[in-house]
Amino acid sequence: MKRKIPAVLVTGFLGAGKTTFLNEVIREHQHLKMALVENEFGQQSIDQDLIVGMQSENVFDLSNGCICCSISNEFSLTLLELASKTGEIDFLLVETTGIADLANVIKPFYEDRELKEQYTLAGSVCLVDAANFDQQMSEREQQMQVILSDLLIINKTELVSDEELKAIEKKLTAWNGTAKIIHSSYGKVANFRLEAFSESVQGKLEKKMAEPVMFRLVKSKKYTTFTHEFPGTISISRFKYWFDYFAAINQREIYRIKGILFSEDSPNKVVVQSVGGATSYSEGSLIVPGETPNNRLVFIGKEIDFERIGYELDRYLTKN
Ligand SMILES: Nc1nc2c(ncn2[C@@H]2O[C@H](COP(=O)(O)OP(=O)(O)OP(=O)(O)O)[C@@H](O)[C@H]2O)c(=O)[nH]1
Repeated sequence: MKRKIPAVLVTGFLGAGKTTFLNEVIREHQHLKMALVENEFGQQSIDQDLIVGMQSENVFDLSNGCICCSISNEFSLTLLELASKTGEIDFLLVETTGIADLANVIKPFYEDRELKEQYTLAGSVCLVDAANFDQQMSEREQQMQVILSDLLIINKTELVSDEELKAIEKKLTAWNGTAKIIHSSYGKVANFRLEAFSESVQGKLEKKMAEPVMFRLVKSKKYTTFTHEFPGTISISRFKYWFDYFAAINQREIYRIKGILFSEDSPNKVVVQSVGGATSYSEGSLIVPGETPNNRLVFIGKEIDFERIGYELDRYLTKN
């Protein structure tokens, strides 16, 4: 069977250091055959000229629209064409615009049948500008990029004090409690390995999900985070029957769902994710003998009807 090409989405605040980070990644991964899709909406793309150390035929500049909306078809077609050149790439990097709706960039990887056959979404990275944090975090696009990403890189750390850095990290954790958070200056991240990206962010997610829930319901002015737990092993097909439909019809209110499930039929936990109503299931770590099965789902959204979630889950998962 053909190996799927792992894809990493690189997003982040305007000027936060996405291109600088990508250059570092490319320099540190010369042993991999990589392709890069650049999306510079509404401007003459200059980022392509700023990318160094990569063969130009593997850099794709989609600058006549936004890959999250107006040229999403062109984006998918470019990826499919790339994948058809068997053996030419080991890894795909996608740099989105600072104002991209990340949900719409993630969704094709979960939903598009052809894309799913060729690619596996390893995860999303969000570059956060430490020097302009509060100002940029007031923008909805940035908030969503933080909520939807798996790895948050606080860049430009040399421009802020340790106290400011701690405060930024605390605020980011409040926005996205399951993402991995690391620091960098000029995009340099120690020991960042693309090959281990998926395992590393998934490991972090599982670890965070296993921690005791301090607050089941956290409400801020704009968003609500709600954690639902239920014990025992479950039928994943039965769960999917409920969850895929639930996520799709509630996509306006619920932006992100992440969960760890204990399946009746698998020795591994199941990691479930939903973004903008599209869902994905992947294999998690092995269930340790003696581990108590405790399924957990974290919902992030606007107006979450948490009583209904508990009620529906009970109803769908009850076998009798
Ligand atoms: N002081 C400081 N400047 C940085 C750092 N990282 C990047 N820069 C500078 O910030 C500017 C923007 O960096 P880019 O890498 O182009 O940022 P970007 O996110 O790709 O920018 P857009 O694509 O325009 O949104 C450049 O002048 C970089 O040299 C950092 O860690 N510290």
